[in-house]
Amino acid sequence: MLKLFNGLKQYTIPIIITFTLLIIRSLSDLYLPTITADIVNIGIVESDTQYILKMGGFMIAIAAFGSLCSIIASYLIAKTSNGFSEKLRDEVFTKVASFSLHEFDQFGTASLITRTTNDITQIRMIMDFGLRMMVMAPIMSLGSVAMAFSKDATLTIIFIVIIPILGSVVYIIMRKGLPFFGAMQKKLDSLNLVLRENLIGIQVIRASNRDHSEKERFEDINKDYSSTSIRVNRIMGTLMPLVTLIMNLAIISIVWFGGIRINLGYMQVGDLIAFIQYAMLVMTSVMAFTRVFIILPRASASATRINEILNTEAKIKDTLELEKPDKKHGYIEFKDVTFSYPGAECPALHNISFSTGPGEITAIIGGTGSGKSTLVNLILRFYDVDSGCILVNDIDIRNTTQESLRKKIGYVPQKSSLFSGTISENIKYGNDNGNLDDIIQAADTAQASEFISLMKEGFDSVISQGGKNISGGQKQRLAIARALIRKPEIYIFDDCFSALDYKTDVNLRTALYKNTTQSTVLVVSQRVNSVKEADQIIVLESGKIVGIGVHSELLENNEIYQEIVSSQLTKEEIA
Ligand SMILES: Nc1ncnc2c1ncn2[C@@H]1O[C@H](COP(=O)(O)OP(=O)(O)OP(=O)(O)O)[C@@H](O)[C@H]1O
Repeated sequence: MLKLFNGLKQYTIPIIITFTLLIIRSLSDLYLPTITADIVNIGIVESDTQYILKMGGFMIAIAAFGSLCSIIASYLIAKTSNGFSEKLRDEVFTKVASFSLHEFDQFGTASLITRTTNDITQIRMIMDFGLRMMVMAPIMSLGSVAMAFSKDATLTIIFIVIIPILGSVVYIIMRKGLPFFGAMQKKLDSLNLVLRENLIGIQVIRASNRDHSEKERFEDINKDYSSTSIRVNRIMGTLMPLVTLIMNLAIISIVWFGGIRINLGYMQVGDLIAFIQYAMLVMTSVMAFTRVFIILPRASASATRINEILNTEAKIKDTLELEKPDKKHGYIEFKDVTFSYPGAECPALHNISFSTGPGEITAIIGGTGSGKSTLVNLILRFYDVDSGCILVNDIDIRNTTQESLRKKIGYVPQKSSLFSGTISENIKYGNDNGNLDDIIQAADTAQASEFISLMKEGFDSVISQGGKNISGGQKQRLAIARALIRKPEIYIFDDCFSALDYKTDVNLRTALYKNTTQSTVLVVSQRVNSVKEADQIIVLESGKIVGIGVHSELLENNEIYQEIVSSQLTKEEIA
């Protein structure tokens, strides 16, 4: 946790001012019981009203000044803790944004969300309370003992007995509770995961009548989380009553022995009142300190989880070498590429070799799970290859920056995602410099203009979160328009025509290929009709290339392609 707080350096001045204010506040609180003692010993015992009024006014002034310091300190603490957590959220977000898909797979989306939100809130909470207590609790407890000592040294023996007992109780309880806090945050991750899956997959859940079982799944995890939370609270809950009991016993002893000492003439009544007030201050400081110890383990578990993100280096990083300008444009070459997902038993792609260039359409076809998406994702360097290499324009993609590599590519993923905003904003997402003409042209080619014109606001129609207010096919067409507006060297269409009807599919591909004659096009598809006219068709099976050629060649000599074709086309279509 201390490592995390290194980032507090920029708040050194507000922290120093806060600490100074809190020291003043603590000293003023420590002084008040002594004034009370003087009022009783001198003012009341000697019936000196003038003295009582004078000291009473002094007391009010000191208390008011102490409170003012406390208010300013609270403001500075809130500013520091909120500023620090905002900075931390930014750092975590920036780090997560730099992650490759490896790290996303490693942490999981739900955990990344909890770490960026709830874990950082735990840190803010410990700062809000901890900064104050770090200064006040030691000064108040040690100062109170010292002041009590000045009032009656013999009676202070009670503190010497009580404080080690208190310390041991806190230590034992903390040791028992500590391990549960890390577990609680992990369970919160699982809770978020189920919640997220339920919200995203609500249609599937409803359609499959799984509401009941999903509810049970959520309840199980929720119960697990709350039972751990109850367990921790049960352990921690014993802390306060025990501390209060011990401190009340201490006060009874003070009153008991103090009374005896007054009778014997060793102590004045005012001093005993002050002594009791100091004992109360010790008690409240110790209780506040124990509250810090209650929040601390959870914050410490959260700090570990945040540090895990901050200390993780993205597996895919840009090389520091200066980039050489491309001599060629739109050339892609796979040289004996093998790739496995982390933890997978066998490679998703084996020894893949092929090349393509501008003006060429390369189609990738194969059964589900044969590695089609993996192959095209490797071109975008979402993952790095295990062996072999991928060259774009004759340069190994590991020797170029991810930004410049992706600038050359217009990519439409299998699952199109749109962002909340207007249709034109969503298309322009592909190219900020695109003007209205570019947007219209991209939409035309993507066969999106017709449905956009039917919308009330046209290109200014608002798309709701995740594109919920448009159909799957319309979403795919907007995603295609978003790639087209980039006018890149390379297009990658990952099975993104699947939600289109036959006519739109044909129209779209015709318009698309007309507009991309200068570019390199890679089309992933499961439909033979979508790949028939490609310049080369790569047939994938279990991550291996089992055939490369044009439709007619493969139809003649490739058994797997023949199987795919005969499962989809009629005899007339094949001929
Ligand atoms: N993030 C991942 N982590 C681990 N394994 C993965 C991951 N993504 C895909 N795989 C595995 O890699 C293999 C190839 O998957 P890929 O998505 O490339 O297939 P595909 O041919 O595109 O399938 P589909 O047509 O169904 O989209 C599959 O066995 C899949 O389970």
